[in-house]
Amino acid sequence: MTDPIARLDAVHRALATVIDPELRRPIAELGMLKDVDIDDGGNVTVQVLLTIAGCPLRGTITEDVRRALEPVPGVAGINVLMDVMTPEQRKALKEQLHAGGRGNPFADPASLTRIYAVASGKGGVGKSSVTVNLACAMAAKGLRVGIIDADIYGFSVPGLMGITHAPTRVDEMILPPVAHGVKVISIGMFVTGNQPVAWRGPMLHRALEQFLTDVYFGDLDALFLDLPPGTGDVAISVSQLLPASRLLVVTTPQSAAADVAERAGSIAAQTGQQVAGVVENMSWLDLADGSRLDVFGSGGGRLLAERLSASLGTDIPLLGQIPLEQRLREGGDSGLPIVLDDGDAGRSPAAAALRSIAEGLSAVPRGLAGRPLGIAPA
Ligand SMILES: Nc1ncnc2c1ncn2[C@@H]1O[C@H](COP(=O)(O)OP(=O)(O)OP(=O)(O)O)[C@@H](O)[C@H]1O
Repeated sequence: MTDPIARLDAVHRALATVIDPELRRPIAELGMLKDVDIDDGGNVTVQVLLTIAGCPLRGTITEDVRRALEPVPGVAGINVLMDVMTPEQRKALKEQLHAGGRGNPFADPASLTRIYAVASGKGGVGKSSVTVNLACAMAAKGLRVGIIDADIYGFSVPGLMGITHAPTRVDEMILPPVAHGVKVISIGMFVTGNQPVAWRGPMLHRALEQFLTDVYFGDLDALFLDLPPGTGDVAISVSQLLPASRLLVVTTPQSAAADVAERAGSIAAQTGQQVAGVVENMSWLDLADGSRLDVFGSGGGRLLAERLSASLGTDIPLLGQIPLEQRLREGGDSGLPIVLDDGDAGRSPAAAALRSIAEGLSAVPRGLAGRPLGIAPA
């Protein structure tokens, strides 16, 4: 390609495909391209404006710009330079991102984001593992997904997602780290080391409120909240701050576990939330001879769904049963959820069960179904 204008045009078109890894929008739209130049020899110089000087993702952006430009005909060399936005440029960016004004965008009755608050009666039943796998399965299908790790005392989502870097702060706006296509924020990202968090109810409420107002999630198709086990303050805060959220109750097949989980699910009767359904985890162990071992008994998920249906007066489905699988635990330990890598020819029954639950939740229309419309007949 010899026409310099056509060549520069091709370069701009290629750069228009580069997405900011945190904001998930094209860097060109975000005002992050300061200057683009190409000399007679085909050497391109791109100046990128970072939101803040210490942006942890400068390497990723440089790589993405290079990858976009390499295939452009006539480009012989690529030079990516980094600069930092001025306070005015940052202000313009924040205004662009908060086009709808600041505040909790998910409480807006017009918000179309499906919000799932993942609850359990007791700890250790796999609530966080279920949350990250459902979120990743949806993101892998192309949906825009976020997770808020509201399990303040036992935050584990960053580890399960393999996130090690802190969120970027652009003044008071927090950009959540993105892993496997999912935006994630957790209280664990704001404490140093592995310190325990000993907060009281009002502080938890404030932390959650801050996550909802200050964290830039953008427009999401689905938002998952990993709640602490039990029926504590956070569950009540979630119902107040996110009235459209629906509970997903995770239990094991043990009837004693289902008893405890019923209390977590019945909180919906007091808060007016809907229950999206029950997920039974650790349902059985597949043995080498093809038989199943009911390690934790059987029937707890179905029992819980029936009891919640009776107490809430509406049909609460059992959305799926996830078997015990070593690979699921290993995926959590390595930060690569099993739905994204279920090994040999994709034969993991646990991954298949999780994908099928995610599929069911994705099929619920993203919209106003089931919500009060706030209108009265004339
Ligand atoms: N189906 C499964 N097969 C094998 N291991 C599992 C399964 N589900 C969860 N685990 C493992 O069980 C442990 C507890 O899971 P997880 O942290 O997801 O539970 P939790 O209910 O969120 O716990 P807490 O409430 O304490 O945060 C983890 O080590 C996880 O890898």
